[in-house]
Amino acid sequence: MTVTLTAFERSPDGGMGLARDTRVRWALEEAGQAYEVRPVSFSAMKEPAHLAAQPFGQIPVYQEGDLVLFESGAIIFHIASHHSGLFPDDANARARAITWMFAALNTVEPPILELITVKFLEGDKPWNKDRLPLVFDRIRHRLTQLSARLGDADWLDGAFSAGDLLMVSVLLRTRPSGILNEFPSLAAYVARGEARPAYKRAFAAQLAFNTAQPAA
Ligand SMILES: N[C@@H](CCC(=O)N[C@@H](CSCc1ccc([N+](=O)[O-])cc1)C(=O)NCC(=O)O)C(=O)O
Repeated sequence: MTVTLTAFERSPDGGMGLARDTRVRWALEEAGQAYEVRPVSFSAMKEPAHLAAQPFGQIPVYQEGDLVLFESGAIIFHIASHHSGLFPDDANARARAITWMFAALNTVEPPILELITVKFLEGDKPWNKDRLPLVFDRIRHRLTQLSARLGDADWLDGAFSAGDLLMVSVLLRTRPSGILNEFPSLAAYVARGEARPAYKRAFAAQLAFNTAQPAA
């Protein structure tokens, strides 16, 4: 059955892969699943037709027959649950891979999103310059803990899993800030993710999609 992924008609990052459709594309590529992409404009994202699929007016949306899902983490969990390549066969290892999915989204990503907020939504606030170092320190704290846990392993828990896919995707959001350079083992971990053929296909597809869109 055809999978359709709804993504930005034109990602604000110009196709640098930071929008959350990239992580879903990556999961579909790791699972060997073909998909189509439906572009949505910023205005259409706030219209009833889109809100019926994504109540928060965002992307991505995943559609497969009469199944409509939102939340990139839930979409990736669905893909991983129905296809091989993203979850280990062993039940306990699979549960640990799911734990790392939640850790990526619930523990590591929130301080990183705070940095996005500080930089892009609070830049004009008088207290912004006082808040920025606090946000950086909270990110450093989590990255220090993550780096200690990863050690010299290739992936977080044995073979590559959906937990690594989400963790690498979350860490990629820090790249513009440069903070990842303070954590060489995490930078190498992210580079291993980017070196995966499935990631390369996903990145190339979203870049081609974004550059093919007609100019605004
Ligand atoms: N929890 C949801 C969050 C979805 C979400 O944040 N979607 C963003 C795009 S991915 C976040 C994002 C946006 C832009 C860049 N960029 O660099 O240009 C990177 C990431 C969105 O639709 N934003 C539009 C809106 O809220 O009106 C999920 O994981 O699916």
